[in-house]
Amino acid sequence: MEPDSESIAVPNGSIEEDRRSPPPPPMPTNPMVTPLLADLYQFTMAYAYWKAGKHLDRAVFDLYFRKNPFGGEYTIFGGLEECIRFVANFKLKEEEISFLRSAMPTCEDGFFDYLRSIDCSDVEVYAIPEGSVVFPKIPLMRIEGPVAVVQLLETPFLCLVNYASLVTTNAARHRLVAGKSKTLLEFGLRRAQGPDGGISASRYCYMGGFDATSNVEAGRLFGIPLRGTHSHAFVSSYMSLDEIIDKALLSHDGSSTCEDFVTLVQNWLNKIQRAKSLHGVFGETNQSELAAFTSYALAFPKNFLALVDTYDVIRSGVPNFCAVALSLNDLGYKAIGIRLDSGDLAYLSTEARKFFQSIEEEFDVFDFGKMNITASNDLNEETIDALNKQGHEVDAFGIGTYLVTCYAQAALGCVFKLVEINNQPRIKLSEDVTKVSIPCKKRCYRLYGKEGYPLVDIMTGENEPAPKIGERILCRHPFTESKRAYVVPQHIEELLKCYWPGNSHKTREELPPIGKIRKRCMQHLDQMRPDHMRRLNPTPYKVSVSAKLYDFIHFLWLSEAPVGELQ
Ligand SMILES: Nc1ncnc2c1ncn2[C@@H]1O[C@H](COP(=O)(O)OP(=O)(O)OP(=O)(O)O)[C@@H](O)[C@H]1O
Ligand SMILES: O=P(O)(O)OC[C@H]1O[C@H](OP(=O)(O)OP(=O)(O)O)[C@H](O)[C@@H]1O
Ligand SMILES: O=C(O)c1cccnc1
Ligand SMILES: [Mg+2]
Repeated sequence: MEPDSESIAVPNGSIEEDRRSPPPPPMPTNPMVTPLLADLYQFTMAYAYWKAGKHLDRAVFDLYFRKNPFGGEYTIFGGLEECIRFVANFKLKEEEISFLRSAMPTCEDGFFDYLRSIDCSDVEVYAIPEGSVVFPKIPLMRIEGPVAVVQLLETPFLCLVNYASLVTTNAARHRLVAGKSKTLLEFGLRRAQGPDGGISASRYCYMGGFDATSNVEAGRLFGIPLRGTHSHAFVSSYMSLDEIIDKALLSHDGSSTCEDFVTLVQNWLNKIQRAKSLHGVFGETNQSELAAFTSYALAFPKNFLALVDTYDVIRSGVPNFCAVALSLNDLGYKAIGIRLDSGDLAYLSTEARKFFQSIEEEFDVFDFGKMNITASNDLNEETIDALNKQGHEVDAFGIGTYLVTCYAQAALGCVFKLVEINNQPRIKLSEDVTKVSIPCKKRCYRLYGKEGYPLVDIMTGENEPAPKIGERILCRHPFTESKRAYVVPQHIEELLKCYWPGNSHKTREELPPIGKIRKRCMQHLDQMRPDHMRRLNPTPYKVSVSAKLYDFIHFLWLSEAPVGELQ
């Protein structure tokens, strides 16, 4: 989407006044993200607040999750930019107000006049930078403003953050298991949960550490590198080499033309068949497959990559590929490699590598043994981990279904909870202690230890003094009395930064480009202590509160919880 500058709400002149402010955020990427992309109860609550004259009460909400996904001990925060685009452009249109009027027929007219008047110029949004490693209970975002307006942001924000963070985390987990040296390609669009699921998946998988996507629209929208191979249909659409009419191919340097590339390929296949080192590995290869590869090479001599598993990987696909790649080599081109999309990927990649190495030795073709091997077919963290354990020769993984649908866990479960109203801290109690909310407008810090690793995240009350480098601070588990530790931080990072100041004249953080967010994510993952990151039984990262906040939580808890009576 192009930025629609006319509909951007500029909070009373602050942008013009403050030269350092970054440009106004454009419209949300998906035009379906409007103030009506909300649950009805937000509008009914807004009405009830308005009817009670309470709608301008100053509220503070925290957006956070309770448990890391995929059995891990970390999460990557995604979706912030879209939330900021949403608040920056928040304004109900006349037709939206008419619809709400029809959906809420018992509400007074004055309420709809109020809805017509609202924007987010009275709202402030603080957030952890997008792409950061984050942990349960720590607010990813803190949203302050008139209670009726902030209440309207609940579902759109959750909708924008939940899947984004989940799929970014899923991508990061795939990156960690595959290792830095492998190329990761996101192939999920066809299996994604609808168009927004597909576009979001491509964007956030890139943020989480993938190298490229096959999704062309995501490439256009976000500048993500595009990559792709070809399908089985292309191979099986050919029946014989006779189908190739235009057989000429200009050499790479343009100095000569091979008039019959098909015969060159056939000659190479004969030579490979006769090669001593490959004797007995294969006999006759499938000629329709050879025709498909030859034809693809004629179309893309500089980018020749062949899907080799349509008929038989070792007896047909790989030798056919080599015949075409060697012919290209004669004309100064360098083939890219192969894709395997079925069978035992460890075994087949190892066999294919041996074949390429034999060709390199037999025909003295520099680096032929290093030919790229891409693997796909229902890959996920477990299969990549299994391949690593077995040993394999795959250079690139193409991953679709399991990645983009987040098959291992359907949702992250971020929530949006009121923590303060009119300067009064509020708490939400639950039988389940993990569901008790942490009251108060808070500050959050990440404390780093001597070895450079983050040791603990700590929440304090807004007005408490900040932790200091080299000064011992007591970090308490928010709910378990016995769990506490002293920490002497060597480095301290305040986590929540102002991304939307409304008209408060605070400095607004810039929304970084996607490449910068991706880099941040990679750096954060690198920084973590390895035992927090391992796949099996990872060590939980400590999330804590200050002693003062601990006491206050428990004071409020006791004062709000009714005392039971036994009879
Ligand atoms: N060496 C391996 N170790 C563990 N898992 C593997 C290995 N090689 C492949 N896999 C996985 O095993 C599964 C194989 O699936 P399946 O048997 O349904 O496919 P296939 O028969 O190989 O191919 P097709 O898609 O043609 O049916 C895939 O999820 C794949 O990622
Ligand atoms: O396996 P995924 O991780 O989802 O990756 C994407 C898959 O999509 C393509 O398959 P295609 O649509 O041709 O279907 P098929 O593999 O089921 O035959 C491709 O060949 C991959 O196998
Ligand atoms: O380019 C590919 O190989 C590709 C793209 C999408 C899905 N499967 C494979
Ligand atoms: Mg498949």
